[in-house]
Amino acid sequence: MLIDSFGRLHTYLRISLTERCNLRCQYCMPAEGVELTSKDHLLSTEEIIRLSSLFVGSGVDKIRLTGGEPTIRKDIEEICLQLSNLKGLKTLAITTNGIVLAKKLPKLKESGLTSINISLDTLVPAKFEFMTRRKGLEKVMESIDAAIQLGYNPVKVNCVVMRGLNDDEICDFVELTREKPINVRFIEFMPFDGNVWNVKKLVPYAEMLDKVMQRFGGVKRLKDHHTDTAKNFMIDGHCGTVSFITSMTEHFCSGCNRLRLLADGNFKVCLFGPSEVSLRDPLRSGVDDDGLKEIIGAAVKRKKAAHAGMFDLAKTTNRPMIHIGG
Ligand SMILES: Nc1nc2c(ncn2[C@@H]2O[C@H](COP(=O)(O)OP(=O)(O)OP(=O)(O)O)[C@@H](O)[C@H]2O)c(=O)[nH]1
Ligand SMILES: C[S@@+](CC[C@H](N)C(=O)[O-])C[C@H]1O[C@@H](n2cnc3c(N)ncnc32)[C@H](O)[C@@H]1O
Ligand code: SF4
Ligand code: SF4
Repeated sequence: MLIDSFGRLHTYLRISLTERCNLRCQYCMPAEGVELTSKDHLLSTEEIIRLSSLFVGSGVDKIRLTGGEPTIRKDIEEICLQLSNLKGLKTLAITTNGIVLAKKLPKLKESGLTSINISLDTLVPAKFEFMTRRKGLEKVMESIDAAIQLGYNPVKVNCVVMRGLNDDEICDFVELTREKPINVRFIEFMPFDGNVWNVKKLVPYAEMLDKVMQRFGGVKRLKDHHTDTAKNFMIDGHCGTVSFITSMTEHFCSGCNRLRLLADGNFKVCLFGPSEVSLRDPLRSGVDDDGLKEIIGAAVKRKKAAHAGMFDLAKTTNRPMIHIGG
């Protein structure tokens, strides 16, 4: 059910727990906000667990909770507890903006959360407020430290780089890896509906790497796993590592193992693929596990070999990123 027509096995499910967020990042959503799905059309906790159980039973061993902002879902601890009890699940991860993570983290850890990625695009408070349209840099830094203190290693820090906004901070972020056991990941800016993407705002991987190599000695490429989204590097004398997520200039679709379940129950086989199929509707009309597996399997078989390339993607209708969850 989870092998596509190019032989890629899908073992990683990203679940969006909510379309809401306590930030308003410019690269993720339009200033005026996005249309929200009504509550009765969102997946309930029970439905999320039922579908997750089906995926895990079919070979998924890693689930990532995302959103919107997953930590603002009221029952996130309960969701983690139930997911972590699914037999066969090895990794239960979260991608979060870190605004309210620090205080929730001990309970989340007890509930089985194994891995944490925190998004942070700038170390300058005024720029944070400009990029996210909200305040909160200190809280994010607190959450990064709280995650380190609780033993998460590495804590991954996701940094979307945009020309003229935060590309002057690349080396400051790398500097953080000298003492902190974090993996800083520089992400190429990707086009989604409502984020006013323009190739001029994209800082290509080659340019970012060049900046790092010019400033730091002893930068060495690490061996990546074939399903990695990131190209990984170590730097002599640094306890953390540095990576690049090169979706636009060097995509990594040939190793793709990722599937997506959105908050409204739609199933998406590719981040950039506009086609979606509802799992919520058949679930609610009483379709059994075999029927759901058939729907999922057919969608996986329709998955394309790779995304269409950044210029075509910029012209294709997709959802805003906040609805998809990365
Ligand atoms: N093109 C593309 N980008 C992705 C994919 N999965 C994640 N990303 C992007 O990579 C960045 C980091 O995503 P995360 O949510 O941290 O997930 P991840 O990279 O799978 O994290 P790890 O499991 O820790 O490697 C975000 O900008 C995502 O949108 C994917 O399948 N395709
Ligand atoms: C959509 S967010 C959802 C989870 C959580 N709210 C957060 O920000 O970490 C998931 C990831 O997608 C990244 N992202 C959002 N829009 C992006 C874009 N246009 N290009 C590249 N990455 C993007 C974010 O930086 C974040 O790391
Ligand atoms: S990137 Fe995350 S924190 Fe920022 S608006 Fe999107 S969902 Fe919210
Ligand atoms: S763009 Fe689509 S096929 Fe390529 S890695 Fe991302 S989800 Fe997989």
